[in-house]
This record gives sequence, C-alpha cells and structure tokens, in this order.
Amino acid sequence: MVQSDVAIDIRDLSVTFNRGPIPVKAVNGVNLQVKASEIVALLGESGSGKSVTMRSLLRMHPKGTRIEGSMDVYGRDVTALSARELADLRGAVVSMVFQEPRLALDPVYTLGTQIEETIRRHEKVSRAVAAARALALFEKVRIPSPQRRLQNYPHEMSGGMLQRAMIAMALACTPKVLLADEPTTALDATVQIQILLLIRELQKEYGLSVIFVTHDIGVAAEVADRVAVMYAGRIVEEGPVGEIISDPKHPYTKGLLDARVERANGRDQLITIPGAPPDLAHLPTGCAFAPRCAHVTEACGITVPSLVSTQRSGKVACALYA
Ligand SMILES: Nc1ncnc2c1ncn2[C@@H]1O[C@H](COP(=O)(O)OP(=O)(O)OP(=O)(O)O)[C@@H](O)[C@H]1O
Repeated sequence: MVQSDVAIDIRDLSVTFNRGPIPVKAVNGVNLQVKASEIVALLGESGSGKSVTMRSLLRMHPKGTRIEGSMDVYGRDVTALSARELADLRGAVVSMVFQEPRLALDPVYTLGTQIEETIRRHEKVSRAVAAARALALFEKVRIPSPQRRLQNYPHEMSGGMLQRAMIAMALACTPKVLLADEPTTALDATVQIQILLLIRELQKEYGLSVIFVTHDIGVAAEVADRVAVMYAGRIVEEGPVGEIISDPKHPYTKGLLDARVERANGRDQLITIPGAPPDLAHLPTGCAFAPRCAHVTEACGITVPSLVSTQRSGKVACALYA
C-alpha cells in the first residue's frame, strides 16, 4: 500500500478502562489501515472491542481511559491533537453515525436547525446558504418531501428516515472519513438493506473511507470491501470481504459464518458458537478463543498467536496457521 493511499492508520492501539477494581483492556494491540475510498467492516460479537476501536479515532472515551499506540487520519496523529483541534476534525474530516440516531440528535430542535448548526459550526456561511445545503442533503439521502421534513423534530420521523437524516448530517461538512457504529442494527430488514445501499452509494460518490462496525457477517458482506474480525480486543483475521466469506481461516470467523436460525420441531433455534466471549478482566493465557474452539491444541494455551499472512491476501492469528 503506498502511503498516500492510507486514510486511517491505526498502529498498535490499546485502550484500557480504569473504572472497576481491575483495569480492563478492551482493545489490545490493534493495527488497522483503511485506504481512501474503502469500506472496512469491523466484525465480531458483542464486547469484542469494535466500538471502542472506532471511537478511539475521535477520542470518545471517558476521562482516565488509557490510550496507547498511534492513530493517523490523513497523516495527522489524533492522539496528539488538542481538544480544539479534535473538535475541528470532528464533522469536518471525520463524521459518525450511530445505531440509535434518536440518542445522537437533539430532541428539542428541528432536523433542519441541527444540520444548519452543524454546517455553521465548521464553515462561515450565512443561514440561507446553510439552509439550502441542508435541503440538498435531504434530497441526496432521498428523504421524501425534504423541505417539509426539515421542519420535523426527531420524534416525528420513523427509524429509517431518521437514520437517513443522521447520514445527511454526517455528510454536511463533506468529511473524508465516516465512522458507522451498527447504523442498521435497529432497523427492520427491508429498511436495513436500503440504508446499506445508500451508504455504499454515498461512499462512492464522496470517495469516503468508512469504518463500519457490525456483529452481522451478512451486513459486512453487503457493505464492506475488507473485513477485520475482532475477538476479545484483538483482530484475529482480516482480508478482502470475498475471501473472508468464501474461505475463512480462523475458527471464530467460521463460527460467525455458520451462525444461523434453524427451524426444528416447529420452533426456531439459534445456532451460534458454543460458549460466551471471555471476561476481559480475566483473559485466559494464550488464545482467548481457545476455550470455545473445536480445533484447540496444547499450543493454544501458551502464547497469543500473532497475525500472519495467509496464502491469499488476508491475515490470520491462529496456531493452526502459525
Ligand atoms: N466506558 C467504558 N468503561 C468501561 N468499559 C467499557 C467502556 N466502554 C466499553 N467498555 C468495555 O469494553 C469492551 C468492548 O466494548 P465495545 O463496545 O467495543 O464492544 P463491541 O464489540 O462494539 O460490542 P457491542 O456491539 O456490544 O458494542 C466491553 O467489555 C465493554 O464493556
């Protein structure tokens, strides 16, 4: 990868929360590069560290959280920015959409006011120019009757429409990077696919680099160019989406792919990976997935496997491929 291609460069990132009696390392030595105009999905079960990794790029952690490593966004190290510089970066260069737009939006202002304020916070433009831009954005994300909808408050919109409005707001200052934290998880299946297609379309049009957090391998397959699979704070496999789906290497990735609902004896049964993710405060020695792994050997309990190149273009961290 030539350096100019790299939009996001996360090197050896570790994030430790110091809230309870034992420090919790939620992210542990993560390396992740995202190219310009690329969508990378961070995939894994709940608690694997996907959101914490992504939120680190805007340093959205409580006070006292220890962040180690470096995170460059278009060549600027986010860890070294002042609070002011970080506020400037947010929205103008890096934007975010969340699973629950209702929680991210202000219930007492109309959507139009909120988008206009976002624009005017970063750019010196008149109210009229900001209003025209808000209208164009609502048209872009295909909200019907956009002029009328700009006058709505968040509670007056359906979940799908509100997510479109949130995406419009995220794009208001033409950012280069979009961070998407499970933006379709709360939506029903048809709306989910519409939003995924919209993100894909806007990503192409704006040349956005996207980190897309999801626990759903089907969603990752739909939206991503590349997938990084996380388990217990580490990336355990990464590669182009086609390779991850058709030829997964890590037993954990295979387990995620095999997860499904099966109908037996007239009842739906959820087939998932047996066991549960480990308690981050008490990780086993060696590979954290070993207690749930069907291929476990003695070696797995000794050292944490490093990410190594597969025979194709991906990487995997598993004793089976060491
Ligand atoms: N502010 C915090 N203080 C303490 N622990 C935290 C904090 N934020 C996250 N964690 C812990 O860090 C771990 C990783 O959380 P993270 O939100 O990144 O998981 P995730 O993979 O995104 O899953 P989910 O989809 O459930 O959010 C979890 O064990 C979580 O409890």
